[in-house]
Amino acid sequence: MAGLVGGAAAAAAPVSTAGKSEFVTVKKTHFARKGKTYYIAGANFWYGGYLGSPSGVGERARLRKELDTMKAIGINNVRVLAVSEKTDMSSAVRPATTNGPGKYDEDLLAGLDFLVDELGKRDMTVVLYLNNFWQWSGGMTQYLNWFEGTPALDPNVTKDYDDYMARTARFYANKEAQKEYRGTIKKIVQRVNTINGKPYRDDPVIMSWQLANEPRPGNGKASDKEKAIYTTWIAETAQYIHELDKNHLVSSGSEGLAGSAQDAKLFMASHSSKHIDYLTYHLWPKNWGWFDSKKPVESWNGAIAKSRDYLNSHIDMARTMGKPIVLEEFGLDRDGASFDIKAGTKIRDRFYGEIFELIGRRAAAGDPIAGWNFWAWGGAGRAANADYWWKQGNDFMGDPPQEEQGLYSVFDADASSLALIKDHADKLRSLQK
Ligand SMILES: O=C1NC[C@H](CO)[C@@H](O)[C@@H]1O
Repeated sequence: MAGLVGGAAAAAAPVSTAGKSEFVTVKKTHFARKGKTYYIAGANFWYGGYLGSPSGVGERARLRKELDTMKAIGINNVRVLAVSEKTDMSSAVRPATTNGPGKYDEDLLAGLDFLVDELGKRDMTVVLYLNNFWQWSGGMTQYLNWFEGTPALDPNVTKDYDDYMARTARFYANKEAQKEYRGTIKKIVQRVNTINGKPYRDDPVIMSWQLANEPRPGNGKASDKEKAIYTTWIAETAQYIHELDKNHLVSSGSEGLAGSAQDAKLFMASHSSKHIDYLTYHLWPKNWGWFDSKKPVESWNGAIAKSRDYLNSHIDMARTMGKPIVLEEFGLDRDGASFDIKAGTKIRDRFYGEIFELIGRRAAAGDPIAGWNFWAWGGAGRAANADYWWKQGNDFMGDPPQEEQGLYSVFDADASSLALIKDHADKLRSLQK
């Protein structure tokens, strides 16, 4: 509008010209986009917004190159951390998009704007998660530090994950924490992109808002009360997001059974809300003790059998629930349990191949599996320290700061892995009719 001054011009952002078909939607048990079935051949790229920042941590040239490399191997979607909370925990990323309740780092949030805009130029989509059950971005434990006054818990320090999960799950019923969380959700969902002037809620580049990364009801012994609180939290938060934004899908970010105290009834009940548009699950054979990367031969058969069962049982639950499901995280470490980029990826490639083949076969059969995102894109990032731990100022890569840098990252130099990803991304794309 001619004559508008400064902020007013930004406020009068162009209304999106995107038609509904540009958005990723759910048609029965599949995704649809631009008039075709849409399958996700994706990467986890938690730090994508950080690279897009115009200031300190931003590396916009690297971001463009990473997106070009991903695009070239057929990756069509990235799963990205949208917000982080400033914390004194050593295992968390610095800086954070939120420096305290209601205090946001506009430079870092402008990084998300840049990422979304660059993805749009490449016809790629993004899943944005709005919190984290784990400590590496501050997350729910940091909210409890703000509003319960309890210390933000770092399981890398306490070495007690059961205690961590039980305490962190108190986030769901903490009214002040929920009020602040919803304030942040509103801030992001109603954001106007400072790069292209598009309101996020009118931008089809965004595929889905995700409640959190790996929200769990508590630990493996979660009580019925904790499970009920968790189920209500998912339903009410998903509904809140849909009230803010009628265009985009909403998902939970759940790992599936592993994130539901191994309780299938809980997984299905907590995702039955009409406001949860599709299901998610994650597969971690090493983290879950199925695979011993120091004894790969001895542990492979058991690990792959459990993995196949996990993959298939969740697709079957999705069919029962009549919703698409995405395997939005999976990973395995490098040969010899090495973090060194010079170590081989033979075993990881074999694992990826098994997953791609099973998902490709069931997708081709019309089952409700809508694709995958591997964990995680390391690209040009390189570990900076002899102990492989991240320090502020080091490259970002697929492994967040709570893990050794190189643990699960797929680097731009991992040629066999990239070739495998490309081959199976092409196969999924061939199903899009
Ligand atoms: O969401 C996650 N799932 C597993 C990853 C690798 O351990 C971890 O880094 C991340 O918190």
